[in-house]
Amino acid sequence: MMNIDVLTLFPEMFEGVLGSSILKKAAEQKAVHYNIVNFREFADNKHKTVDDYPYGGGAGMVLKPQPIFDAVDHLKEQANSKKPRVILLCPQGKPHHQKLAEELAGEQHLIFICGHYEGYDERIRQNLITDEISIGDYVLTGGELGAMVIIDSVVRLLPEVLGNEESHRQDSFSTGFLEHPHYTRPADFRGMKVPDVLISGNHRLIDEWRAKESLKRTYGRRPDLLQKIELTDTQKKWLLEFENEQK
Ligand SMILES: C[S@@+](CC[C@H](N)C(=O)[O-])C[C@H]1O[C@@H](n2cnc3c(N)ncnc32)[C@H](O)[C@@H]1O
Repeated sequence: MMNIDVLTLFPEMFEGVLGSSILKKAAEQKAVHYNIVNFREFADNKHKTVDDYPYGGGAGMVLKPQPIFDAVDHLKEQANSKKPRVILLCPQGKPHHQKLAEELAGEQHLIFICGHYEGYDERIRQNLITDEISIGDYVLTGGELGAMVIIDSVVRLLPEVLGNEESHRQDSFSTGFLEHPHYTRPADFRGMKVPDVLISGNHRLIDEWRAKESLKRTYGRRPDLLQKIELTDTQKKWLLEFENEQK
């Protein structure tokens, strides 16, 4: 079972997300155990203060190292885990992506540290963590939403969680391409028809249609992804077709 600890000043933010849908089911199935910890409990001063003014002056408050170091030490001891991934949520971190989610899904113990205010004492970044992850090039008020995004992307990949493994092997990014379009019943909705091939029953043609549409989507929306993929001759031929269609 994977252990996920989250250090936050706002534990209540996690109730809805971890208590719903697939993330809730994953915990019920004991694929994962969530432990949401308010690191204010670890502050060793009378007023349980976790932040202080920045040395050198300037706006905003900085999270002190002591409560966060002590909380991480406690969680490592409690889980008896020597090498957890200790993840700092930070807009300056490496961007989150599907390959990283797959890598994290192979770990036994993840500890997320959610910042707030102006940021963290730099010694946390230098001496406590294994990863610094950003969920995008924008600044949020705190790391909680980022932690939830990463947890969701990881937990859904745990082998016990998604019964139908095929479904996430074909997800956008897992294959390197964006996923093909989906349709469900009815075959004709307000005159908008489902492509004939999908109701043909011919699985070879359906697979080919999906592969081509997946490439077309990627070419149209995220051509940058194609730079990273070795295309087959058929895919190269399709790409030329798309390019010619645009002329
Ligand atoms: C207001 S932000 C601090 C931003 C910091 N002053 C900077 O410019 O890098 C407060 C906290 O929110 C979280 N956060 C903000 N944006 C984020 C992002 N894009 N990805 C992950 N975490 C983020 C981090 O935990 C951060 O410490």
